[in-house]
Amino acid sequence: MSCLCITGADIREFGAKMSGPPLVPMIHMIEAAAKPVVAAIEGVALGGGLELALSCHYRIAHSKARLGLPEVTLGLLPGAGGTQRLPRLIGVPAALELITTGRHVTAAEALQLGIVDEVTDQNAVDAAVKFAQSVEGKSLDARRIGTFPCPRPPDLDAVFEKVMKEVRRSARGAIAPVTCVQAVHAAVTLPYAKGMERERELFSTLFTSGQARALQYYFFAQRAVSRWSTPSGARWDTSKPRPVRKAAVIGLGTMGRGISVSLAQAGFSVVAVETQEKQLLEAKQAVSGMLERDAKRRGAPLAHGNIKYSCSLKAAADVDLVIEAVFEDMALKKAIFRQLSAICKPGTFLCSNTSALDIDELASQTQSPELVVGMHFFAPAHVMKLLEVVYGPRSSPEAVATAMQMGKKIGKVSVAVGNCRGFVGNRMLKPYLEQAFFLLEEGATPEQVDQVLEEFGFPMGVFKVSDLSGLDVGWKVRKADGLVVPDSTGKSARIQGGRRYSPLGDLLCEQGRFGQKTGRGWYQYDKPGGRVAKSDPWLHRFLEEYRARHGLVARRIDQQEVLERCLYALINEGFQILQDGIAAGPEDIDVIYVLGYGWPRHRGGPMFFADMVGLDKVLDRLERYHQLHPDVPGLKPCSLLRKLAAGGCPPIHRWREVIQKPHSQL
Ligand SMILES: CCCCCCCCCCCCC[C@H](O)CC(=O)SCCNC(=O)CCNC(=O)[C@H](O)C(C)(C)COP(=O)(O)OP(=O)(O)OC[C@H]1O[C@@H](n2cnc3c(N)ncnc32)[C@H](O)[C@@H]1OP(=O)(O)O
Repeated sequence: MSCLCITGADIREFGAKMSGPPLVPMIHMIEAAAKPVVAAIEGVALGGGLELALSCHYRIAHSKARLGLPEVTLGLLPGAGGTQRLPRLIGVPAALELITTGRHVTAAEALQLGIVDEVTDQNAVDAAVKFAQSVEGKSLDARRIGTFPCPRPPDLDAVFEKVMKEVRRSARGAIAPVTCVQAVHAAVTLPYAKGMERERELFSTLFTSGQARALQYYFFAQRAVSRWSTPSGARWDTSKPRPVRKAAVIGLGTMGRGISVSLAQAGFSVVAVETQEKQLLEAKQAVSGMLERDAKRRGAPLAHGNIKYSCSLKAAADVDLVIEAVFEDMALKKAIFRQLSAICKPGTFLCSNTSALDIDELASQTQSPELVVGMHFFAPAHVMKLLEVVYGPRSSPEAVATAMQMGKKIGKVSVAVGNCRGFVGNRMLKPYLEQAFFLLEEGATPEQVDQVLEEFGFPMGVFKVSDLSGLDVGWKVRKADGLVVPDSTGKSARIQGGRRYSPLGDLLCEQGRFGQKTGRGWYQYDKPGGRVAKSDPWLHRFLEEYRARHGLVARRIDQQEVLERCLYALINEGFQILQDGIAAGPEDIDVIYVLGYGWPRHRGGPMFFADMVGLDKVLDRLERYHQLHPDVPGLKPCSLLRKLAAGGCPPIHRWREVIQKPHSQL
């Protein structure tokens, strides 16, 4: 008997010398053993752990155990017989689903699927001993999965064709899911030994791929961000969070509703405040609907009772933490922070869901600026996994720790970032969007730019995203910044403050084209609120007229230029953010971009991507583009990038040494 709680191969060992006995010969030995081997599974049996269990003759799982083959999420496939044994045990469709998604299953589901033979609430080892005694003397012939014929679906080709199509669509360029399908196909079409050879071959291809490196980097990055630190020396391991039981959400628009749902679902007592009675009623209905739908989907109890609704800020008097989620209007937010500071009990943390505004300016309205931090959620707030926790110069370590912990409790990945316009995510978005606009001026179309970005792996190109989130959002910000002004000839100015500026987005807004909500934006939709973007001849004519008006000659722009100008401008801002100390390390930026902005996970994140491309190459291309566009400061390589390149392009895990020691050359 063997007792298992194995998370699979030690990923840190990949690429280094691996210790311990090699797994594949070991599992063959176990399966061939003459004595019955029973696996007792407690905790988790994942990856190589489950593959080891599959080589045993019987499997007993504790009811709280979780099982799965998550290798695909690390850019791999189950490489110790998992792709050959699982379909033999539970059939091809179920095995394909588990292997291509990497989904973990509960012990109950594993029993239902036939992965385990028994589930117990008692000690799994004791149950397995008992089980072993009950099968004593029985033949093991029918228990060695490797000897089973693989069930062959009658419509084999159609099954695999359908799965492959679906997997390719959802993989968005990730190769591991597609390779997993190929490995399972080998289980059906080849004898076991040949199937194992094929599995090994495919595993080796993935193992040495850049995507596996990216996904494994990302796995650790997502865990590393919880070990936050700030330039003033506050740290995760020396800052104690304060307990929060009751929280208030101020403003019940789309974001406030999503935040309320997240808090209620996590068991917090919530006070939801919206000052207009009509909006409050609407919000109450909407939040109830969201909670009901979600409870139904998850088979979880309803969290209605946790939320109290009120029209008055005074209802927040006794809460431990407030999240303000009103319109993105500094004057309004300041007024609310002033009132909250007077209303709330001493020690209440005051947080803002602002996506770009100055946290310190808000803190300055309160009696206790050390209690103020940003909690920037991403829409839809009850779905998106990311939370930017923004510390201002006066935020206390305790306030940061409390917001970080709160994020974790509501199931978010919280990333601590410094206070600047747009924080990390939205600050990097600005040069990216700017390049997309400039490309249109120079001859590209929204379709072309979006196609390049979607082929890179983004779920949607920049113009489709802009239509989805509403062009008016950025327009309001640009107007507030004084950017939306005509030049001396009455045309929209293309230079603002000595820098190139594209008024294209403003001109569309002036035409009432706000994107999906108005049925027109960079694309056209069948009706206001329509979702399917269609190319719009009006937009193409508009671009031609615009270029003619401004004396711009359209040129052919290739895919490489589209990609490099959009992504390298964004990455360059990422280096500036690291240099400014707004993010503590590249992992913070990468997690924000993967979880908040659709950056393809199999490319690790923008900073990891820069590392993969080669910092010297990124620098070289930025220098070239900056020469061609000297009026675009976003293309001027940041000095940290120069320094890293001059220091021999150290690998990403060594960048912090350079960032933390300003004079280090490595
Ligand atoms: C040409 C070359 C050919 C090369 C041939 C090489 C031959 C190799 C032979 C093939 C054998 C293949 C074997 C197999 O098919 C491959 C695998 O098994 S890959 C691994 C699969 N397992 C996983 O993906 C599990 C990953 N882990 C998790 O999902 C979670 O960590 C968890 C187990 C569910 C626990 O979650 P939590 O409780 O929330 O805890 P954390 O996630 O915070 O983790 C705590 C801590 O542990 C670290 N950690 C977790 N799993 C691993 C791991 N598999 N390897 C290394 N480290 C792991 C995690 O990072 C945390 O540490 P921290 O980062 O915080 O320091």
